[in-house]
Amino acid sequence: MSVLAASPVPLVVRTVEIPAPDDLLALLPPHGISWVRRGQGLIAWGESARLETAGAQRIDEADAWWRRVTRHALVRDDVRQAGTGLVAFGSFSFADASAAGGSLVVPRFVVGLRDGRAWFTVIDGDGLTDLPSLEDALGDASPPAPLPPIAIDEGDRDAWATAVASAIERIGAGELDKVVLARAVQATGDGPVDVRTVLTALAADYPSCWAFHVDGLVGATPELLARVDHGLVTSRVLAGTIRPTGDETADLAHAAALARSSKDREEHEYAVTSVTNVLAAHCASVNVPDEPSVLHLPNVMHLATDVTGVLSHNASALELIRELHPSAAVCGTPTLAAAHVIDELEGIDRGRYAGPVGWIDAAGDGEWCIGLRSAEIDATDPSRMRLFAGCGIVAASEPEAEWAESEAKLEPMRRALGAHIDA
Ligand SMILES: C=C(O[C@@H]1C=C(C(=O)O)C=C[C@H]1O)C(=O)O
Repeated sequence: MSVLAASPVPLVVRTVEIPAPDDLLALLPPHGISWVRRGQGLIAWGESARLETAGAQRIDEADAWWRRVTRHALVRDDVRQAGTGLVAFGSFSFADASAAGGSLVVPRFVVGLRDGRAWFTVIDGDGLTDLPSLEDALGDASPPAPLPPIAIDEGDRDAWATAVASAIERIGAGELDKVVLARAVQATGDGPVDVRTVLTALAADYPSCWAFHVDGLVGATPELLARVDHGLVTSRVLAGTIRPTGDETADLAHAAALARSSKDREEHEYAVTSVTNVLAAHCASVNVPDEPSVLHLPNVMHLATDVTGVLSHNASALELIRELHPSAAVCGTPTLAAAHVIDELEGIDRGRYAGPVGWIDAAGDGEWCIGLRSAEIDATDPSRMRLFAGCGIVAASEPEAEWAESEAKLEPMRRALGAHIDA
């Protein structure tokens, strides 16, 4: 069942060009929305409209709602590129049955920066009479607060080993080929956690990832589910992981070994196939590189494939993610069997971890990632959050190695929360 917000009121939208800010993220007011990569992207705050949704149709409902909102909006846009004019930010639960559901939020104010060009958008539900200045819209927000001491659980190693061993057994029995198992750890601060402080750390440590905060889900994800930009679609598939040692020569040798590893290649191919099949149905042609590349991040190296295509009938970013989710990078192969094994073995509600998170504009362009390397902030207590990490399990997986991999994937959030990690 889904809960639709009151039917959308016509929104009045104005986008103007502004001087490029030195530091986009530094403008973010408390609790603001963030979508920042390599210093560029969108930040937003306030709320002009919202959809809350849940269930198997959650992304379809968001798509239908967004079409209604955009059809009725009055937009004056001086900049006219992806992310200007009317935009909404959203995040959706991984599982159809999760109580976390999903939401689309139309903010009141947006600042965007792309290729040196910056803009300010104001979205108003009550008719826009005067355009406020950016300074007035920002108000005098307090600077980001230092983090309180935060205790982070270690997690249950035995429970993990048992779950991974059962998954390997079921793969061996022919029930499925791959399943992604995840675990959650609880973080509890002595006081509220200022999400801006966390985002600043994530953006500094992981500049090539998307430092995001949408409706209480915060993280730095490397995985692009779909970017739609003027008829072009791009998806970056990641699957197959090892941990760097810090020794550059050794790491290059490890990266080469990762690219040759049959276990990692198998895991990767399942994920690439699941994304390519969906995009092929919407594109005249899809380009898939023959060989994956290796994406180097400070905490992990991943096999990566950028799948690209030219859309043949203008599918919107929401239409595409509805079909792309859940890809084999976060669920498994075959999808239904893997979802079933996840339900049985994981013992957690993933909430919006590993679900789609991103933004869409009125033209249907947008950028949606998979909500990885992330934490869900407790809606009733901002000093508490759950951190998540998962690993693709195939026949050749080993529970100990998968534990180490999940630890590496928890590292970005642990470090951003002030934990000191031994290399
Ligand atoms: C599930 C996660 O990551 C996914 C799983 C990967 C793997 O198993 O190798 C790699 C990248 C992601 O697609 C996570 O970070 O929690």
